[in-house]
Amino acid sequence: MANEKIIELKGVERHYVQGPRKLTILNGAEFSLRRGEMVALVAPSGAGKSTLLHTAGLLEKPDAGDVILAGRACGRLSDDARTSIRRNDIGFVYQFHHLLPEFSAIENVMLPQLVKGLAPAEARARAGQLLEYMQIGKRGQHRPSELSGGEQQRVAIARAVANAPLVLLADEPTGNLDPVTASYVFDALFALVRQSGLAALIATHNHELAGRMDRRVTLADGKVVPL
Ligand SMILES: Nc1ncnc2c1ncn2[C@@H]1O[C@H](COP(=O)(O)OP(=O)(O)OP(=O)(O)O)[C@@H](O)[C@H]1O
Repeated sequence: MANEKIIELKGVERHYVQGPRKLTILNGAEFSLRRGEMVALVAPSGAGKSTLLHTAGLLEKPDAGDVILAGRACGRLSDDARTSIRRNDIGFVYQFHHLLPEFSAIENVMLPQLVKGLAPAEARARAGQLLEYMQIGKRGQHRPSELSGGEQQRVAIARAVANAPLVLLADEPTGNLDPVTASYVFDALFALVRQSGLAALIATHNHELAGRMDRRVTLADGKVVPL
């Protein structure tokens, strides 16, 4: 279904306790993302972008409310259940690549597939295709330390979609790159998302990149609102 809601946040609350103070970061946040939709999350530092992405990505549990993934309530499940869903259905890209330094680029993209139980030959073939798609097919045998910042992020993006997740969540994926490199990496990310029909929520401070997505949202008083 083209219009299917892939991910929904319903009444999500997140609070942090800092000494005697209780910080409310998400306060009844409502949000939904449909199949094939690419949405930018643009908000000032400290507004709660990472908190929202981590909660949507089942890395953190909401204090109230729930996260619905393809119709299934997942936010309040046990840590083990959320980890297993995350592994198969959610792709995450961070500002810093978090690639495993002792493995080559192609091995980094194979790993999530091997953990899922794919045969090594299949995992290698898919990883090779994804690296080609990200325009770094020739760099597959290199370790992360032998790649440029832009190349490292391309590998991290390929790894995030290696298991064909339902949704891609990205936290400032090009925030660590110079503007020109950021734009090229984003072109590749954009093409990959469009080609695969993935739903994507991407936090960025870059208004030009945000302007290329289907819609933009921000955080105000702990709620997700259109920008
Ligand atoms: N584990 C935690 N314990 C206490 N406070 C936290 C914790 N995690 C985040 N915060 C606070 O919650 C607020 C929102 O943090 P968050 O990282 O979600 O913001 P952000 O919009 O992603 O910021 P940035 O753009 O700087 O990454 C901040 O004030 C932060 O200090």
